[in-house]
Amino acid sequence: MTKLSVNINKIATLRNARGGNNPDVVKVALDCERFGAEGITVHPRPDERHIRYQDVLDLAPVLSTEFNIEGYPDKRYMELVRMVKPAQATLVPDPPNAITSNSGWDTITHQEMLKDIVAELKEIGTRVSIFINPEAKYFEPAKTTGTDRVELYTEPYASHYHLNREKAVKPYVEVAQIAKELGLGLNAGHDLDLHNLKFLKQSIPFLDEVSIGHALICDALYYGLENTIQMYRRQLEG
Ligand SMILES: CC(=O)[C@@H](O)[C@H](O)COP(=O)(O)O
Ligand SMILES: NCC(=O)COP(=O)(O)O
Repeated sequence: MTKLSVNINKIATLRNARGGNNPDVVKVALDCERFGAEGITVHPRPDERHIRYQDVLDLAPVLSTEFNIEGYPDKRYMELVRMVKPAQATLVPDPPNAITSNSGWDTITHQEMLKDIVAELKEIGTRVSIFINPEAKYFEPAKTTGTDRVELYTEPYASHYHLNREKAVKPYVEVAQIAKELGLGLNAGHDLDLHNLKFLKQSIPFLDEVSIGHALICDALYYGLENTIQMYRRQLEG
């Protein structure tokens, strides 16, 4: 079974546009759970342009599904994760001013640093996932960091899907097999949507989790949040 974790960054973007508390990020997260989300993902960024560090503290005690906190493991991120002890921490190599995530880790160059961070996170009982590009050379070094899972960066799959979906998914199928053989759990995310999700799931049936935000929240404008979450869940069936 592949779990759907709903990324609520864009709800916070909308809330922040007016400075008040509409929409209420905590209420939306709880509604996502009620509507079928199997996890809630947030990616607080240093400028707090969407999810704020305080949102993470507010969400943690009330969520009943898996809480996944993404981010670059700087001092503030590590302090937050230590405080919250989420189900999962997803380490992403974004520089502070990144518009959005645009690459996975170079697990060869950053192996020692990641090893230390992973050990620290596992000590507090948090499952760790490392955001990674679909390139075989990064998987064995990822395994040696001690991470539980990797998250495949799916933007290249999503952007090539409409041109040739078999070609777009091929590198992902290959590295998914490597991850499986190494005993790494497998997540995927970035730019997944109602067009490309089903084929990814069919091609890699043993995916543990997908985290989806931007497209899902956009779809919710047309279909409603409850309906949209159910539509995404259906893409992951079978
Ligand atoms: C790691 C990843 O691919 C997603 O976190 C993406 O981080 C969403 O972040 P933004 O909502 O800031 O674009
Ligand atoms: N880890 C990916 C994520 O949380 C959401 O990415 P996107 O669907 O907003 O591109």
